[in-house]
Amino acid sequence: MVGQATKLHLDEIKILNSEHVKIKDRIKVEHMINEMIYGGRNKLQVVSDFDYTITKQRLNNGEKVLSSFGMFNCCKSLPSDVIKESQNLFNKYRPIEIDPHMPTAEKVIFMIEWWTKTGDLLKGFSLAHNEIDDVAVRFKDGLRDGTHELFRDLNELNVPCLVFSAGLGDSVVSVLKQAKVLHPNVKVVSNFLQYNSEGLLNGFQEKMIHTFNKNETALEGTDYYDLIHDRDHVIIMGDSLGDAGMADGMPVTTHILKIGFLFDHPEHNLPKYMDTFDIVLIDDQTMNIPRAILEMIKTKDYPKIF
Ligand SMILES: Nc1ccn([C@@H]2O[C@H](COP(=O)(O)O)[C@@H](O)[C@H]2O)c(=O)n1
Ligand SMILES: [Mg+2]
Repeated sequence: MVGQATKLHLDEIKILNSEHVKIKDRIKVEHMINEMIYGGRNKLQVVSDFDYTITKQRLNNGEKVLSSFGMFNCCKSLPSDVIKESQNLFNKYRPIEIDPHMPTAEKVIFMIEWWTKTGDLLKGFSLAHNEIDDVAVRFKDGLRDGTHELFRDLNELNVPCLVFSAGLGDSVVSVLKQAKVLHPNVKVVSNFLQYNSEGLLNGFQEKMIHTFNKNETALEGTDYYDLIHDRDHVIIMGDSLGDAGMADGMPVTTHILKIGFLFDHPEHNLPKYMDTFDIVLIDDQTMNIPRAILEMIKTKDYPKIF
C-alpha cells in the first residue's frame, strides 16, 4: 500500500482536472494511480485499441482518419463489387455496433455475422501486400499527438504494450511500422489476411476478433501471455465501450485503469462511457493523459511534462 506521506491527490494533478476529463469515481481513480506509482514499471502493462484510439478521431482539418478496414478498401486491386458489398455490410452492422441501447449479448451475434461475411468476401482474388503499405503510409501522421513519445517511453521502460484490434491487422502493423512506433515491446493481436497456396486471398487467419471478444484470452498459449501474466497493473485505452473489457481473462489483474476516448455525440454517450471507463476524455486527440500517468509511474511524482 502507498503510505500517506507519498500519496498523490487527484485534485492536485492539474491535467486530470481539465474540463474535458470526466471521472465518475475519483476515489477509485486516485487509489489506482497511487497503487500503480507504488508498483512501478515492472508491474505495468498497457493494452490499447487501434482504430480511433491510437489513430485520431478527428484531424486538425476536421477530417477523419480511415479505419484499418477502410484503408484496405482503398487498395487499388480490390474488386469494385467487394468494395460495394463491404460498404453495404458497414451500413448494416455499424449502427448495431454503436447502438447505446442494445445489450452486448445481442450485438455479439451480429458482430460475428459481420466479421464472417467480411472474411468470406475477401477470398479468391490476388492483392499484393505492398498495396496496403501504399495506403497506410498516408495515415502514419494520423496518430494521436504524443503517440511517438508514449511508445518510445514504454519501450525504454520495458513495459509490454498490446495493440488489440478488431480491425485489419495488416493495416495496423503497416501504419505502426511506417510511423516507427512498432518497437519490440509492442505486440499486435488482430485479424490478419490469409493467402492460399496460389497466392490468392483466402479470408482471415484464425481466430476472429470482433468488437466484443477483444480480451486477453485470445493470448493464451502465446509467448506474450507469459510476458504479461504477472503484470497486474493494466492501463487500458479504447474508444468503443467493448474496449473496456480488453483485460478480461487475464490471470491476475489487481488494478485496471480504463481510459476511454469519446468523440461521437458526447451529450448522449457520456453517461454510459462514465459507467464503463474510469477516465473519459471528450474530444481529446492526444496521448497527454496516458503520458502523464506513465510519467508519474516513471518518476514516482507529479507529471512534469505538462
Ligand atoms: N468489415 C468491417 C468490420 C469492422 N469494421 C470496423 O472496425 C473497427 C474495429 O477496429 P478497432 O481497432 O477499433 O478494434 C470496428 O469498430 C468496426 O466498426 C469495419 O470497418 N469493417
Ligand atoms: Mg476503436
